Amino acid sequence: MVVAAIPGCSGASRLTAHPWMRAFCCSASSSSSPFPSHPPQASSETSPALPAPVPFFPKRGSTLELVCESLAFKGKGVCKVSDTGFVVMCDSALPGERFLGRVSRRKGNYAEVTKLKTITPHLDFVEAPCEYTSYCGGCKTQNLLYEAQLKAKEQQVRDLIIHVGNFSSRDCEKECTFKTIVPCDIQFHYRNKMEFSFGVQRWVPRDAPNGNRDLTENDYALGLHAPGFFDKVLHINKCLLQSEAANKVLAIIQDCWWDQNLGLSPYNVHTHHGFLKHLMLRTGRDKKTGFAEVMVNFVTSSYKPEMLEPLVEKISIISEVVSVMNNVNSSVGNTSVGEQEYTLYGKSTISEVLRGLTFHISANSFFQTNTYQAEVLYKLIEDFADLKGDQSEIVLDLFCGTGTIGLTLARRVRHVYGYEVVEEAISDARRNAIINGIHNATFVRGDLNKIDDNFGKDFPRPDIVISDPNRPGMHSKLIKYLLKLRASRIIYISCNPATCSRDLDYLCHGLPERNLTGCYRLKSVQPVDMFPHTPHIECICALELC
Ligand SMILES: C[S@@+](CC[C@H](N)C(=O)[O-])C[C@H]1O[C@@H](n2cnc3c(N)ncnc32)[C@H](O)[C@@H]1O
Repeated sequence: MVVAAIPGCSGASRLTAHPWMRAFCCSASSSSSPFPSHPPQASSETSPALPAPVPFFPKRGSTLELVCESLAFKGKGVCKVSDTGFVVMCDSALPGERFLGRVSRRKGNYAEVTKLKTITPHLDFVEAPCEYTSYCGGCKTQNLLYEAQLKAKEQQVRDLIIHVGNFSSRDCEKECTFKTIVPCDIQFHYRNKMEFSFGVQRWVPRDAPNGNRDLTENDYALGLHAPGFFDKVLHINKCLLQSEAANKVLAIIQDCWWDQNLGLSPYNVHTHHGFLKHLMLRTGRDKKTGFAEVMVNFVTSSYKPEMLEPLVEKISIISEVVSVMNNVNSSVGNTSVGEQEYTLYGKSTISEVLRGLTFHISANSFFQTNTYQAEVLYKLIEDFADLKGDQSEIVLDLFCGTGTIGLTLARRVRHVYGYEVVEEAISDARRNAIINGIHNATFVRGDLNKIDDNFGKDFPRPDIVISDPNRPGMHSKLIKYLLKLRASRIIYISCNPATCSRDLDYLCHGLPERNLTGCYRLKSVQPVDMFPHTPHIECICALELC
């Protein structure tokens, strides 16, 4: 469960204080556990008047008629078996939908079902414009009206803050604490980075229109991984989440890469033979012209630039393509970060403009994937930081990536200190500071999961801490450091409201069994939709020293 993700800190006892969550906590040991939006069954602790739940567990393989009640964290539909209240979770079931589902897996005190057939569609049904939406795991909620998607996400954050963060629902009802989710005005073509994989055989879902066709040897695939499978690739010709320019590049590559005359072979994840592993497309913007700039990054198992030449020739004709990179990853792992990186055409970075600053982005550095909404997010972060603006304050930017947040604040503060584990991101951050004429920012490479008592001795005491960890959230060592530091404000930005809620709990309420005393008050929680049609939720939380 969520708590297991924080090494050295056990909050399980606190989680299980919520009886309805016990079912989910006791068996689940990874952060992939679902998190229902509503208590699955009544308990004597919360509702003494209700009868005890009927012991029930559906058999694996049995078919149930179900109605989806809500969307859980990570986008799974939560349903209850009638008469028993037993909870089942179903991928791609949406609130209000009545459907037949087959029990596929038992997971602790709940079960997972696979949807067989919709009997009546869900509330707020809309036609999905993408032809792959039923099979590709990326956009799980394209069929749901955007306003309903927002409502579900807002509810999930609220539930996590209450049940994992242990904040009272009264706190969350106060407008000043829990703010309405900020929608994303652009709901398609918003992603500036997509990573596709090459595969030796196309994955064709059984219920797809051509699902029963015979596969031939030449059924090479380039597309997205089938949900839950590292070795199955859904062949796609375009993705409605990426830019039009990136779709142009994808179409050209799809047209020819499989041609036997080129001699290119997809990498086989089982035999570890083959050349082409991934295709990463990144879209930025030229500051002067405002035109799109596309970086094409081929991830291959070895360095053979002559093999890629015909593809490079074809794509470099597209005016938006300004960079073609080759990351060579000879390991058996599936990652797109290479041990070596080569520039095959044009420059090695693309640029993007955010809050009036120019950022150079290399193939492997982190950059917010929705530039349009990052503009909104960063403006909100600045508002929440509530800077004096007189250049007197010190900002500590934890998990700074390429330095974007710190640099957008730098002009109004005395100094920004950024910490980040990826060396390339730190180089990018330093270069970004120079490009933008910012001289009061220092970026340091360091693993924030491994800090010791010396952390904090190299920079003055910060007034404001910005923390933007990736999905696992903050390590207990970092939380301990923050509780000792007692900066007046912490702005916690998170792409995982579950781990974020856990960390907020520690920062505000402490953890007595570990001798941690909380010293912050949760001032506001602001969910922001950065990724329409997907289950991902971003949150900005403002904490104030008590
Ligand atoms: C969600 S990103 C935030 C990046 C940046 N704040 C931004 O808005 O672009 C999280 C960053 O944390 C970095 N990171 C992950 N684990 C880390 C660790 N243990 N120590 C330091 N940085 C880490 C990642 O490399 C990534 O750049």
